[in-house]
Amino acid sequence: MSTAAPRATGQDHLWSVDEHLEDILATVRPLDPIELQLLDAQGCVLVDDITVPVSLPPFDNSSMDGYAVRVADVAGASEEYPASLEVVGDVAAGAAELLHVGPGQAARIMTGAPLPPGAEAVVPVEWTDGGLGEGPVTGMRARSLAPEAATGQVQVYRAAEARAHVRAQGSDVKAGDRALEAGTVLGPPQISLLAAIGRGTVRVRPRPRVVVLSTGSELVQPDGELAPGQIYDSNSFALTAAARDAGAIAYRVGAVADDAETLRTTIEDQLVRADLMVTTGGVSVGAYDVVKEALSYVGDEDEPGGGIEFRKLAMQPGKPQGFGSIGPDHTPLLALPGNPVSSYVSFELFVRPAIRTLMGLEDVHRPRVRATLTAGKPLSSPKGRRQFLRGTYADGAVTPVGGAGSHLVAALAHADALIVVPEDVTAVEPGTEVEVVLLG
Ligand SMILES: Nc1nc2c(c(=O)[nH]1)N[C@H]1C(S)=C(S)[C@@H](COP(=O)(O)OP(=O)(O)OC[C@H]3O[C@@H](n4cnc5c(N)ncnc54)[C@H](O)[C@@H]3O)O[C@H]1N2
Ligand code: MOO
Repeated sequence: MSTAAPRATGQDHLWSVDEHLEDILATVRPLDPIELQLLDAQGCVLVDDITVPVSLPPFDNSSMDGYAVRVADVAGASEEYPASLEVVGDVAAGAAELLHVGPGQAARIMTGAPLPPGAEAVVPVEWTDGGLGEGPVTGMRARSLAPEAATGQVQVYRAAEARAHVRAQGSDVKAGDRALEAGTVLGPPQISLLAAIGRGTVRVRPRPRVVVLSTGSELVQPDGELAPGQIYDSNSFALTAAARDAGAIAYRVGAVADDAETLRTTIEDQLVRADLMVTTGGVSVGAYDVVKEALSYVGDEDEPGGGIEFRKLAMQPGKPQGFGSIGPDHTPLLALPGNPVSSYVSFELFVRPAIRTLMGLEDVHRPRVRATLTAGKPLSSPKGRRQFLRGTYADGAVTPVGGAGSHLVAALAHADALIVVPEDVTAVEPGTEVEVVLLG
């Protein structure tokens, strides 16, 4: 085996950001659909069109607490000349056996209760004396306190048109209508509709399971003691949080030491619960950058189509990257650089779209806007690299936060946008319009 340092080869070709992203998106495929309980399907993409099995509302019902009446009985009613009706009983929401409302009669009815046969309209209780004989009331007395109010006489002070305060059967959706289309992302309102039409489970593309693994012998778990030369592992936390934010079920695997064999067995162990793996660190050109070394031997070496390719991108931060698939199931793996800002920016640009593609979402990218650069001095950017500077965006203007250094986590924590400086631009004057990625 040669012990000479690596020499420059054709592999030193710089990939553009777009080429790398295209390669990832061309490889990653939406996950197979599964049937999930409604709440487990939140945020997921519906696979089938959903047809309404039963109309909503399923029956004519009252939209107010009041009295179900016949229109002719209350015609011309006023406070001076009220209509006096006999109350035949209560119709509460959920009532199965309905009273019949005949001429000169009324049924006391609650919001959501079925309109009883014979009745044509509902008058709100505020238009009546509530059966108390003392003028208009503001509400009903509780049944437990005044059971007698379910019978006796009620004075109605206003007329009502046919169907007044009645929600018609099927006025929301009708049986046979399409409730939701395949491709819909299930948010709370969509879950509400599915529950309302009686669907307890739905077929969706599941949230991808993403395993995030950081590497580096210098890394210590937060809360631990730092020995000389050590730092806290922030990347695995940042990327796990970012994966969750993108819609994944994310598992964080704490820092693995710079040892190829340990790393390889850890990755192999994690494969069973991963639809996508993300590593950070160990992808540059140092003697302890073990990710490259380890990843060429993960899983079944004889499986065709596997393997991770390590590349240099025309990008800053985020120059060294790895991408490919590993193990018997060809699980996609993105190997991100270790510098904290590099790994986060790489996640936003490459991992987030991959997660969203696995979910079957149409819209996989962060929104981009044009904004006017507000800065005290011009921005400088390396020639031939697309730079992603951190900034804050508001009202069409973007302001840089911190410098270009890929170790500046404090500045990143105060940013909500990335300022994009194209490859052919080396200086950007304040007042110039720039492209901005909104981090949300
Ligand atoms: N001679 C060269 N050196 C470097 C090059 C190069 O082209 N030639 N590229 C630089 C660039 S750009 C980057 S980015 C980094 C990428 O390095 P690695 O991916 O190998 O990452 P490490 O060496 O493991 O770590 C880099 C840096 O980040 C810190 N780090 C790593 N992991 C974490 C973590 N989980 N939490 C917090 N901080 C972490 C680590 O301590 C290092 O300071 O390479 C440059 N070098
Ligand atoms: O590419 Mo490194 O990610 O510039 O710091």
